Amino acid sequence: ATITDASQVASKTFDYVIVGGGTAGLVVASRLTENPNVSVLVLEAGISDEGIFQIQVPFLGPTVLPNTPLDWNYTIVPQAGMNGRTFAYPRGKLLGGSSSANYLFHQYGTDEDWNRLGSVSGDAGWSWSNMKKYVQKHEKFTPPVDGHNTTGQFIPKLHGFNGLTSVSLPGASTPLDPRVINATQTSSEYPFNQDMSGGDHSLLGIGWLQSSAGGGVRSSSSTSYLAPANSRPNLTVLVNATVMKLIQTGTKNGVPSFKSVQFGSSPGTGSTPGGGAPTTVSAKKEVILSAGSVGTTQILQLSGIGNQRDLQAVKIKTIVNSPKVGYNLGDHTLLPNLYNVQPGSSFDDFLRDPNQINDAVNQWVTTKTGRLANNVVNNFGFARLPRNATIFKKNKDPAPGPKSPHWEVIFGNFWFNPGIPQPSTGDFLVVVSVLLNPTSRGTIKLKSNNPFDKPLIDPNYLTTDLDIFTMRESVKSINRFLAEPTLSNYVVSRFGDNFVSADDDSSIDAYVRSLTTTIFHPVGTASISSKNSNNGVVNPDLTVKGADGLRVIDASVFPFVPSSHTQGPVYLLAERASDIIKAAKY
Ligand SMILES: Cc1cc2nc3c(=O)[nH]c(=O)nc-3n(C[C@H](O)[C@H](O)[C@H](O)COP(=O)(O)OP(=O)(O)OC[C@H]3O[C@@H](n4cnc5c(N)ncnc54)[C@H](O)[C@@H]3O)c2cc1C
Repeated sequence: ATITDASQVASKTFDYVIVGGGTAGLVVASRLTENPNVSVLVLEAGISDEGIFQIQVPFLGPTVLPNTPLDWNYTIVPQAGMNGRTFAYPRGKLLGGSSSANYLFHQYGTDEDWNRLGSVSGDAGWSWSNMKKYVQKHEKFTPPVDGHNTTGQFIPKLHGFNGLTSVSLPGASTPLDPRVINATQTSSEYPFNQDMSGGDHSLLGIGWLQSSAGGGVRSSSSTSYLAPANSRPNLTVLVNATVMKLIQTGTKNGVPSFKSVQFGSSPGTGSTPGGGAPTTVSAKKEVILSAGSVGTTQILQLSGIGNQRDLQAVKIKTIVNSPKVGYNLGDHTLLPNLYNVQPGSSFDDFLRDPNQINDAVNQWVTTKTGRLANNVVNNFGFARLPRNATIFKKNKDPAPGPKSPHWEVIFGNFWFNPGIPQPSTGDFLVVVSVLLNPTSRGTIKLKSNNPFDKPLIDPNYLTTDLDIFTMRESVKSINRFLAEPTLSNYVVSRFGDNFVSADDDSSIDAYVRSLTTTIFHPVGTASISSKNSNNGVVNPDLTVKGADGLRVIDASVFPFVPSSHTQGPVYLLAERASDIIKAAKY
């Protein structure tokens, strides 16, 4: 059951204590408690997701974060590659974690992403030939809410129909859809792609978005994995519980064991800010860190597991000197390229009109159909730099293989520019470009040894020639695509001074650096590396190097950002990790 009172678990021991009831954490909790003889406690800092309207309605996805009570409200340090700008770095803080608060794009990365993980880790079990079976276990492909004929919009054999998380094609069409899809018939750079889920089917080209929603409602790890498991007597989920650190509980085979967890009530939920006296719980078998790329990194460091120099700087005694904790932070960037389009041809007036929005809300409440039952966009796609691009004379191709994309394009027929409100007039097209295989790497470090202080997050975006080159080429490529016949008579002009004047390489670079932010896919700060390598934080079975009784299962273990949106890869990772734990001997 989900409980809010820490005294119900204080000083108790469970087989497994999972830190973080987010995307990965709830998959693992659900799978481990399939065995009635195994007891699991989940500690989640945020609140329950139950009954929160905004997170259930797919169209409202982009409004859940940032800067709401459901967000960790992080801000990144000023970015040298972005004119010294700083901006919000949202992370879901509620059951389901970021899967309860994200934009619902659902895909699995490419087979080449997984095969690279298999080879970097030295564990072929991470390769696509083994991982693909987890799509069937995870996914429940569901008809769209408008009941339209989906033939030709996806490839059934790539999907699971009996898994737990609902995934569906768009359930409300937009006037932009035929323009984009028809443009793929004439574009040589962006051919039509019949299925955008990835794996061994190429992501290149443009096709129909698949969203983590079913019946017009968001499907998160909470609604899909926790809900069917939450009545099990062997599963306890405590919310409002911020884990402060892990406690060493002795040693095994000469390495320190970390089987106790100290937590306080989350700020704002207890009688004392930050929670009063901390509570301790213990695990018989393992503690599993699933607090996400930021939370897991922070907890490792607070527990004395990290880079000795960094820990010394904040007066934390090093128990395991693990130099790569908090390093290798990789993320995808988001550039909202905005265009003025023909008057009356966008959703901007809908978004400005409270009466139309009220009608849409009523329709969603009564029938779970209509605009709000759908994601905010219907079409997106992926592209690569040409093999002979000049940048490859001095730089290695950063993609995991020749079929994997370098950037993504996302089409929305409305104003979208995170942090900048919609203008009071005008009709807009946004084509977001996303850098997929960044070579810039950043860090997450503690600001102090206070667990309630926000860490210093430095993604170090756009600091390599390759990254800025790729973003620049993505902008040029989008402009070329918009010149295709079905779009050229729709797009009136570029929007924004920097974009209007972005006509040569240096002005495009200036434009990119002035407007790019994040698409929220941080990974890599607790990377997997092979068993005997020190160039990582966890072993191929996700146990923490140099520690006993501790595993990390979340996005932080991916050494490279997958070439797609990241929730699908996290779900598959957590499914396999659950199998690894089930097979472990203690
Ligand atoms: C705004 C936004 C939009 C996104 N859009 C998409 C999208 O459309 N498609 C897609 O595929 N991906 C998207 N992503 C990314 C995707 O959601 C994440 O990569 C994925 O959900 C990460 O899963 P995780 O398990 O690593 O972490 P999370 O799901 O973030 O889970 C971490 C959990 O740990 C909890 N926690 C953290 N610290 C502590 C602590 N000290 N004590 C207790 N609990 C703690 C958190 O509250 C959270 O519940 C988006 C992310 C965001 C933030």
